[in-house]
Amino acid sequence: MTDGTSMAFGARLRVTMDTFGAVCVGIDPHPELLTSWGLPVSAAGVRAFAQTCAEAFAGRVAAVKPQSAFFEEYGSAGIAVLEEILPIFQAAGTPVILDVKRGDIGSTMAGYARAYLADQAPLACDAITVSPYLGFGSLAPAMDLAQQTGRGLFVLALTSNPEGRSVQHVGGAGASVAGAIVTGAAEANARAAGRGELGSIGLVVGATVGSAVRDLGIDLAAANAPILAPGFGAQGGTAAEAAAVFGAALPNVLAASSREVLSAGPDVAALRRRAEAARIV
Ligand SMILES: O=c1ccn([C@@H]2O[C@H](COP(=O)(O)O)[C@@H](O)[C@H]2O)c(=O)[nH]1
Repeated sequence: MTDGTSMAFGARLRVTMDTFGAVCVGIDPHPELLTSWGLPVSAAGVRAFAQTCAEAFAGRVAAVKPQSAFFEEYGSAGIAVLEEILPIFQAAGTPVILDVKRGDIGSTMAGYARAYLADQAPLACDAITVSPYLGFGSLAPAMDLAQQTGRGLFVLALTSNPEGRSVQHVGGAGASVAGAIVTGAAEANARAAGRGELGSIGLVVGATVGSAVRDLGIDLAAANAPILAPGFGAQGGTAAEAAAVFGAALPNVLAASSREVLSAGPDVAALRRRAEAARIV
C-alpha cells in the first residue's frame, strides 16, 4: 500500500482523484520518446526517463501507470528501473497502477498476484491490470490477495483498441462478454458499495469505445468500480466525448494518458502542465 494506512485501494484512489483531478499519467518509455527526450534507447535511457517522470508526477497526480512492456524489453536492467521508481511514487502517496495485463489459470494467477500485490514483493504496486479471458473466476487469487493487502485490480472489459470488439462484444446487448466482466466487478465491489466507498476491483474501458457501453446495455455505474480509461490523446479519445462514452459512471473514470502527456517532456514543468490539461472533468 502507498501510505501505510488501512484504507482499501478504491478509497485511496478516490481521495487522490478528488485531490488532483482524475488523470493517470502513463509512464511509457517508448523508444521514440526516449529519442525525442535526447536519451539513449537503453535501460540507462529508461532510467533517466523514469526518474524525470517521478520528479514531474510523484505527489502531483491521481495515479501513474507504468507500462511494464517498455521496461521488460530491457530484461533485468529494465525491471530494476521499475523496482527503483515504485517506492518513489509510493513515498509520495501516488498510487501506481502497473500495466502488466496478467491472466492465467488460478494456480499461476496466484504467483502473479504474489509478484505484484504482496507487501514484500520487489515489484509491489497499488494495482495491476489483469485479463479476464481465462474466465473472470480465474482472477480470484489476485482479487483475494488484493483485498488482504489493500491493493486493487483493473480488469480489461472494453479495451481501447478496435480489435477488442471481436471478443468483448460477443453476445450482444444484455449478454455481452464485456457485460459479464462488469457484472463480476460489481459483485466484487458490492461490500465497498455498502460502505459508501469506491470498490477496489476496477475496470478498463477505453475512451475510444464510442457508444459500446450503451449499445451493449452495460450499467457501468452499478459496478461501483474505478474505471481506467486509456485512449485519450494519442488514440483519438477526447474529453468532449467522455460524458457520452461513460454516462453515469463518469465520476469514477480515471483518464489515462501516456504519449499525449509524455511528448511534452523532458521539461518537468511542461510535463506537469500537460498532465493538468489531460483532465476530463
Ligand atoms: O485498452 C487498453 C488498455 C491499456 N492500454 C495501455 O494504455 C496506454 C495508452 O497509451 P497512449 O500513449 O496514451 O495511447 C498504453 O500503455 C497501452 O498499453 C490501452 O491503450 N488500451
